[in-house]
Amino acid sequence: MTNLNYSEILIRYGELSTKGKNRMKFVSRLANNVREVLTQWPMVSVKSDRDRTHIFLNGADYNPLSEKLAKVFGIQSFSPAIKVEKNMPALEAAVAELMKKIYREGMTFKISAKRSDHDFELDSTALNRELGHTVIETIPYAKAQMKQPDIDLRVEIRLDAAYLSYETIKGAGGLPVGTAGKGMLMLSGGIDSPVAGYLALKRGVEIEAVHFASPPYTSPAALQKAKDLAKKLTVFGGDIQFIEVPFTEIQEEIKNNVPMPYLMTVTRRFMMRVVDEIRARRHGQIIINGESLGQVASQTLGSMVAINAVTTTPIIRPVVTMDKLEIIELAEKIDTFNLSIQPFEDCCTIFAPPQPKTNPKLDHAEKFEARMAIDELVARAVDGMMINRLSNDDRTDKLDMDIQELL
Ligand SMILES: Nc1ncnc2c1ncn2[C@@H]1O[C@H](COP(=O)(O)OP(=O)(O)OP(=O)(O)O)[C@@H](O)[C@H]1O
Repeated sequence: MTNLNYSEILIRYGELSTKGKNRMKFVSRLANNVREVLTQWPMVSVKSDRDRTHIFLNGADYNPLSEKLAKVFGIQSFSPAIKVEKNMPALEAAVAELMKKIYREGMTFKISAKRSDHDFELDSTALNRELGHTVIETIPYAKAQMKQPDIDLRVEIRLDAAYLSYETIKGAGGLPVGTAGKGMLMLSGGIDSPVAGYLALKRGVEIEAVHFASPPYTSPAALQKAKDLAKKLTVFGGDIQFIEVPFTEIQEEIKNNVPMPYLMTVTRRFMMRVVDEIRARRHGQIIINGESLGQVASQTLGSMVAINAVTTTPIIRPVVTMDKLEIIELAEKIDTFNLSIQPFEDCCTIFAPPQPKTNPKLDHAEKFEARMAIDELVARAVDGMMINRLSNDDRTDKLDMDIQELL
């Protein structure tokens, strides 16, 4: 990557350009997400209008910042630009300097000038001609080519200054996180649920990650792993609320009241009830989980029917038809795989019977559950939830650690 002194980045929107009158809502949500993803550079400022968003770097280092930006959903492409004084000598010098840095033998080029300041001394045609000459004077063997040149050097004359850019970097696509509403992601420590969360984020769903922990059967390390996984997802659209739910009491009750083959089904049904209640309290619209059809006993169609029966809330299962290998490929791409395969106990597996029912009967599950105070158990779990806002800013972690050390 060439090291250039970039002063701003121009962002082009993706699918949201088709969204009619909701457009400004989309635009401001994207700007907000970009700000949250870039908080480790406090000097950066973000400004949006209907057609473009500008990131002003104010001295921030472009390369690491652009790597983060490339992951944010809702961006079609972006281009870094160099700010230049608005006069011909300054522009010519900047074009010459830039071309010397980026030109490689055999490349073709084109100047694409645009003038929004109509008082500037040259119009865009004259600018194309003059700056084209500058390039040939600097690199005599450079060949101009109008169609698909190797270097398309864009020159924009705005009111405040002139801007040069030549790179277009592909964005992550998708929709800005939050523009499609809010869902509760059931996040275990496994491989599948972080991938499910990623796919929901891609379509613009803001997620809150709900994790069930059953101390002392599950360890603080297992909880931390789920938190770390949720944090990994903050790079796609900003901060995520992580909700830890105490699940020990419910699991012990289930263990005492439900025969082995139904432990898993009833456990899942309780999880679903609790998540649904949390969703209602926090104004979410849907539930998202990492179920994939036929992978394990809890994920046969029969099991899904029995588990799903506790709620009419839509349950989105983004990885439901994916093969394990396809899910793993995505997990590797989003950098959650290595964390997911760390061997920590999950609250479901520690109480899991060796042979759960693959085709549980709904009326059996309901009969066993009738032995328990369902509503009270659910209410206590929900009341005990702990909410933490996770940010992708590495410095926040550091602060947390410092505070831990002080305690
Ligand atoms: N401790 C937990 N907290 C929150 N959600 C959970 C928990 N355990 C399981 N889930 C949810 O239930 C789904 C199915 O879990 P299960 O353990 O059967 O499947 P899995 O294929 O191993 O999924 P994962 O790889 O996400 O753990 C998970 O994808 C997740 O959405």
